Amino acid sequence: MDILETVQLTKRFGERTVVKGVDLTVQRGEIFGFLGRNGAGKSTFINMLTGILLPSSGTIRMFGGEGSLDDWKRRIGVLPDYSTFYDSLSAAEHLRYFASIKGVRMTDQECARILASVELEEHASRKAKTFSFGMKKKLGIAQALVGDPELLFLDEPTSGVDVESSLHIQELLRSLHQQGKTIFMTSHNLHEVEKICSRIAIMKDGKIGSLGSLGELQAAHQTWRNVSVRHSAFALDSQPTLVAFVQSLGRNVQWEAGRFSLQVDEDQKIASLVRALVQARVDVYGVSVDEPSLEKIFLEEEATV
Ligand SMILES: Nc1ncnc2c1ncn2[C@@H]1O[C@H](COP(=O)(O)OP(=O)(O)OP(=O)(O)O)[C@@H](O)[C@H]1O
Repeated sequence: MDILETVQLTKRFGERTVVKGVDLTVQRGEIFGFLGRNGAGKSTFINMLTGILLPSSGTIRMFGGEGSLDDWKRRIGVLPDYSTFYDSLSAAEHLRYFASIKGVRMTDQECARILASVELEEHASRKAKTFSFGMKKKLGIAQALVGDPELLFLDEPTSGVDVESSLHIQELLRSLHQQGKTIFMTSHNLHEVEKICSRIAIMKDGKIGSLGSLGELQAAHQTWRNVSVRHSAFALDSQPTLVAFVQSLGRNVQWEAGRFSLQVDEDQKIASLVRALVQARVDVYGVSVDEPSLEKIFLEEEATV
């Protein structure tokens, strides 16, 4: 079921159109990765969804209805691209203040639980001005969690945090996903997106270029992939037909004892390869295929005009 839908969503700043008629649906319960290079329009798009910016035209529907942001705001949590904090308020005071603005009740236990989920429980009483960049990022995520929202918009939740904290935030996102939350996030860490997002959109110049699960994006970007086959040993000159067939299927064919590798550009060629080996009575012990990484897909997408 769709939790979010945009129809022809557009944002203009003066003469310049930054988000260009985007149609997008996000299903309930997914972790949706929203990618694009610097300046592609990701933050502008999210800022319209969260009410920070007014769209120039187009429609946003959340939770299956037209409604308005006022109706939705208690049901969403937001980590904006730039969070600002009050120097003199502590972490816990920030969450209480934020809960009061949002109009939700928050007990001391709930406040402690949220701070613990972002590893700030020991810093609950420390003033935000003493926080490092990474701690402020975590406090921003904690703010997004106030009121137990169903739908989270997280603009670069792991940028600028150290490796351990980044892994912890990824774990937190997975656990929120398991609790049934929907997460819409941007990130420049493609490895992270590959690991945790169920669907991915790549925004390019204000429009959605590619959209789908990692598997769907990989299938749509059928580039040369390395295939490596481990098999029972045979002398190459004893199987000239097989050797010629393998050579004809792809490029960069390399033979070693009990193993060969090549690059192919279609799934069907991998199937033909295995069939030919079996017909030639060569035992196949293993076939490994290097699928294109999200990084490769992203760079190819960026290279297309
Ligand atoms: N308030 C504004 N007025 C004019 N132009 C703006 C405004 N906000 C953003 N832009 C421009 O819109 C374009 C898209 O910016 P946006 O911040 O949405 O990109 P982004 O994909 O989030 O980039 P990044 O990955 O760097 O965060 C940029 O060229 C930016 O300069």
